[in-house]
Amino acid sequence: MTGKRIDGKAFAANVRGQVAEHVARLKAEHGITPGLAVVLVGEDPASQVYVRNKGKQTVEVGMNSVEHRLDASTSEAELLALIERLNADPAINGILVQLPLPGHLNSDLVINTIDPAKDVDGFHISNVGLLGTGQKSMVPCTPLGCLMLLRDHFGSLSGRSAVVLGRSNIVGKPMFNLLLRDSCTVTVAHSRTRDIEAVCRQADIVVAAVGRPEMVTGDWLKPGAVVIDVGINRVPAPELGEGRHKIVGDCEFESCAKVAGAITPVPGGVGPMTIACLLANTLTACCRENGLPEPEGLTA
Ligand SMILES: Nc1nc(=O)c2c([nH]1)NC[C@@H]1CN(c3ccc(C(=O)N[C@@H](CCC(=O)O)C(=O)O)cc3)C=[N+]21
Repeated sequence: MTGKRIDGKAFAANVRGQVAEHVARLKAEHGITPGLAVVLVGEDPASQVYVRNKGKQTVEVGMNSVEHRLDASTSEAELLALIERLNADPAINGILVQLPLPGHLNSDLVINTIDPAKDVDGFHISNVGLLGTGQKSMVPCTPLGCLMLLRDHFGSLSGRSAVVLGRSNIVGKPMFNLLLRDSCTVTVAHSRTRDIEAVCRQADIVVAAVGRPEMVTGDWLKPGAVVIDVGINRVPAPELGEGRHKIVGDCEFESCAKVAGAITPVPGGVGPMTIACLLANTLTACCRENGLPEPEGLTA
């Protein structure tokens, strides 16, 4: 069973190590230090934890980290003005606006104001279009992390059948495009899919990104299927004590691990890969900006 566990935490540490080596070389040979700006609007406690982790890991790989924490009542005009300033700042290679934004802000407008070359989340409409047409773009961090884990596991993904559970702009749709580009036969299933279990059971690769705690159980899987669990769900855990919570994925780990060929745990699977890929994307953006070769193995 242990051999089936895909160790995203260790894989992410390795990716960060590679990023750090490239950053050191950029510094030594070109006097360049990549810079990442993270913008957080409001006080969502979970978002604050993520932003703190991102900042810490950015500094650990030798890049500059800039955090902008804005009040929840910040106006759209103020936020757009900040983004324009970051777009124009040559020390900043990557801009991430933490989502979700407070309701009075138009996230599409905000995201599309980011310079596409600095859009390390890959959410700008121009990057979405480039990815969808197979052109060079910034690729969303979570799907990129999933792709790296799958390529590492399989070598070539060509000809394999993949089911993506979930059709979000952040994971499902870009994941579909990446798997298709690697020549998988891809099905996107979602809340309205009929007999979703049977659809899932066809797949050599299952990427679960629906946000429903432990929805996928072992009987949904073809024996030997490789499962990438993108879900991060906080659920009550009375077994840990009154009022306690724990984090679970979209897959029920125990039953899935019995049937799967390999599976990512939650936590310690896709989550750490997301941050590692954010750093990889910032490095890639910096290399492109400076006309230098892109870091091999760290892009899609
Ligand atoms: N513009 C934008 N880009 C994002 O990439 C983005 C965002 N907004 N908003 C919030 C989500 C969430 N997110 C996570 C990143 C890492 C972990 C992570 O490292 N999780 C660990 C720890 C989980 C825990 O214990 O809390 C794990 O899965 O092992 C989780 C969640 C990025 N997000």
